[in-house]
Amino acid sequence: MTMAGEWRQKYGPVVGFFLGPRTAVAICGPREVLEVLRREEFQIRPDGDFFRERSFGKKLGIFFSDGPFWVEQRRFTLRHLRDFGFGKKSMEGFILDEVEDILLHMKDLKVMQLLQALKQEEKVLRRNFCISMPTLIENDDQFIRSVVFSGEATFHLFGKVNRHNLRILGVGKSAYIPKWNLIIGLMCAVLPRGDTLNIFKVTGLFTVSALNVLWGMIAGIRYERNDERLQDLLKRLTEVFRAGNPTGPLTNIFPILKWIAPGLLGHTKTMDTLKSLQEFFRQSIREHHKSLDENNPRDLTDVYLKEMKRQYDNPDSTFTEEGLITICLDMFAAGGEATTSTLGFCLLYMVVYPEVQKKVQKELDAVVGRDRRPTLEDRAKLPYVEAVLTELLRVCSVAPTTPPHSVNRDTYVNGHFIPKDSMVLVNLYSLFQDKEHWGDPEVFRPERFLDADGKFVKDEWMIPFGVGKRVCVGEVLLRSVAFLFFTSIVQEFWLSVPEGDPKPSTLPLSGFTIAPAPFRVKVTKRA
Ligand code: HEM
Repeated sequence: MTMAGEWRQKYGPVVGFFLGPRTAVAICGPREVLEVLRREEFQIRPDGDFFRERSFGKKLGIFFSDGPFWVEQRRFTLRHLRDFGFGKKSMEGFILDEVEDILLHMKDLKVMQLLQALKQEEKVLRRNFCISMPTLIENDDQFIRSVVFSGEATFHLFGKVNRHNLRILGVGKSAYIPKWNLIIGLMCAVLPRGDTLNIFKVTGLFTVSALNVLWGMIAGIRYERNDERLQDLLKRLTEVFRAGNPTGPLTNIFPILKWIAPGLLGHTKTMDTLKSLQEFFRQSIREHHKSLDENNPRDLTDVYLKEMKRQYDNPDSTFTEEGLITICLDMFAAGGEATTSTLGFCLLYMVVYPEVQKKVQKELDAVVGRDRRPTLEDRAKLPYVEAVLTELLRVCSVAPTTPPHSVNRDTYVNGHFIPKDSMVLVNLYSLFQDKEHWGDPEVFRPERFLDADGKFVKDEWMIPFGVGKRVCVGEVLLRSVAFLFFTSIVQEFWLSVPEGDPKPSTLPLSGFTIAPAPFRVKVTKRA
């Protein structure tokens, strides 16, 4: 049982306590959660040292700002993201491009590694011998990639390999023969076409895909999967998420701690990561400045810069470069981590519950077939898929509590006094795990969202993205991304536990959001 669950049992649905000098209230009863999220006085965020420190000492961005500033920034961001495809049909195109990329990646992970090794080899050779290097041959028909080269000349080797006997052969190393000043080598990678396409660890697999969909609209950028700078930033951001908790770091409550024990509390590490991210966004904004054509804005960054210019003489303008950087930070952090965890959970549960995977495939085969990819239009005709995704959001509960809310006046909830400016922690998990409501909340059972005719039924307690004015900005995006990635992957592959591995645990990793613990999955081409 979670801490909030225990508190609820012991103290009731509204629990007051102190976080250092600050009054805090945990809302851990389902009805109270639904009420608080809709009440006007709870639509603000608490102030806190860390919440400001992450945005240049001010309350900027969307996540931790409030009042008229928040209303204007949230509205502007959503309106203009929509202009660039967010929530529209064209967003599906962005997502499907990423789906294709991930499907290729899932098949080819070993080859990707080989290609990287080849590139590395190429770099060394170029540096040492200044030679022109062979280009890699990618012949998907024959599923063979091989290159033979010698000095300046390059010979390409092709070979036909029996479809059923394809195996990864490895990378042949090159050799330098000083006597003839010649380099010879054979580099060869053959893709397997038999049963097992791949076995890999699912950690951060989807992060770049998730970001690419969003970043196309925000900054017109598509990142390469192996972009080293991005990978480093994401790794550090994940560490920040895993080490965090919904109230923010301890320094939020006791700012003095950041001077006394900054390293120990992870404050320095967190701030370093945030500063690197801010610098990353600043650079992208500078690039936009240089090429901005106000008549043809390309993305959210362009329209924001245009608005900054338009309001240049307005002393009350809420549009600043620091504000834009913080919006980028909010979207990057929320979009990347929550999406990648959700997709990771999708794979994990399919591996652990093969009978559910089979039913999903059966429905997909009947409605979509195997000759085309699923599209968002198919969604309404796939009630079992919808039930599985909804059940996944319930049991996995990526955001078990909302980011902290606050309250702008003294008020009462369920007869309990809540003083102005309290930190209000809203426990969504209490809705998803209520025994009375669900009967067997601990069981993964998609059928609970189907009626007797097999039709999908909505449940008003399923609010994984919150409700009310502060409802998640990314809900539509996440639902579309989860549907298209999940259905395309399960349509094409059979996912299972690799031989010899134990069944992976569904116990998640905690943090600011919840994530699946790393696990391995075997990807097999469906029969
Ligand atoms: C499974 C994925 C996700 C879940 C479960 C989730 C959940 C939530 C929840 C519970 C909130 C807080 C609501 C409140 O304070 O009452 C929230 C806020 C927010 N989410 Fe998400 N989210 C997800 C994905 C995303 C994505 C992909 C984006 C980026 C587009 C995003 C952007 C935001 C932003 C900017 C806010 C702050 C809204 C505000 O305070 O006005 N989220 N999300």
